Amino acid sequence: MDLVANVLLSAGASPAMISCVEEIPEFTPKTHALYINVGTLTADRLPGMMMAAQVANDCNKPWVLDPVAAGASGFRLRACLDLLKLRPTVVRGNGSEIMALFKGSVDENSKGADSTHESTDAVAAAKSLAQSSGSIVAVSGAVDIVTDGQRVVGAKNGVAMLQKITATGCSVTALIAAFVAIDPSQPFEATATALSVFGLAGEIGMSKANGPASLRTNLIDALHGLDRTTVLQHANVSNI
Ligand SMILES: Nc1ncnc2c1ncn2[C@@H]1O[C@H](COP(=O)(O)OP(=O)(O)O)[C@@H](O)[C@H]1O
Ligand SMILES: Cc1ncsc1CCOP(=O)(O)O
Ligand SMILES: [Mg+2]
Repeated sequence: MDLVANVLLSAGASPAMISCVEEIPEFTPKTHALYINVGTLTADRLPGMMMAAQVANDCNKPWVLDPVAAGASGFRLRACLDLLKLRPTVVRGNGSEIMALFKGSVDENSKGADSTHESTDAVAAAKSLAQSSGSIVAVSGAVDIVTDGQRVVGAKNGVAMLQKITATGCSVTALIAAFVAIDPSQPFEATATALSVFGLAGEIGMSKANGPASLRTNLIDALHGLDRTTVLQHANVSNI
């Protein structure tokens, strides 16, 4: 939660971490986008997640799902599939998470939140999931894949060391929510741009880092310092 909130703040967004059902119906309509992350899922928290997605749909707010470790257990997979039925605007996961959602089965080789698949292993799964769910589906990895079920683009910014920092995936999904909030009519483009911008911040942060801890700090500073010229010069998104 700390990194997610600070990534959003450094990018100019305003995060609010809310999980109790008593305030979700009142607060969700005040947001520009809802972000549901199942990382620390519990049976007590699931009703609030489902309610928030329903309220976002009812008041026509975009919402984004991060199906953290979707293939790790039956409970978690069912929760993610139930949330998927509420038609998120965007789903962003790593290769293993998107494969688990596509297959609809627990991954016996699951490493929890970490992926045992490359993003490129999940292109067909992502396209099919996008077609069946109506969501934009993004698969993170060395090349971030984004598809609406028809178009497929790759965002090629980023550094491998981002994988060594917990919540970088959660954070890029939050940034996707922030970018979709800016222009809900173009979620495909917003998703690809957010992934590219986050990866570019990782590249800039890495140039001054000595390891994952300093990259984590430099990443936040790099996002805060990014300007339009740098993004336009270094963003690397192309058709696949
Ligand atoms: N091998 C890699 N090279 C460059 N960037 C990467 C690589 N692997 C992951 N990333 C980037 O790290 C961030 C987190 O992605 P990932 O580790 O796949 O998500 P998760 O933490 O949900 O498993 C994303 O911005 C992604 O683009
Ligand atoms: C390790 C872990 N376990 C439950 S949530 C979480 C963080 C996962 O974050 P990310 O998917 O961004 O690596
Ligand atoms: Mg993740």
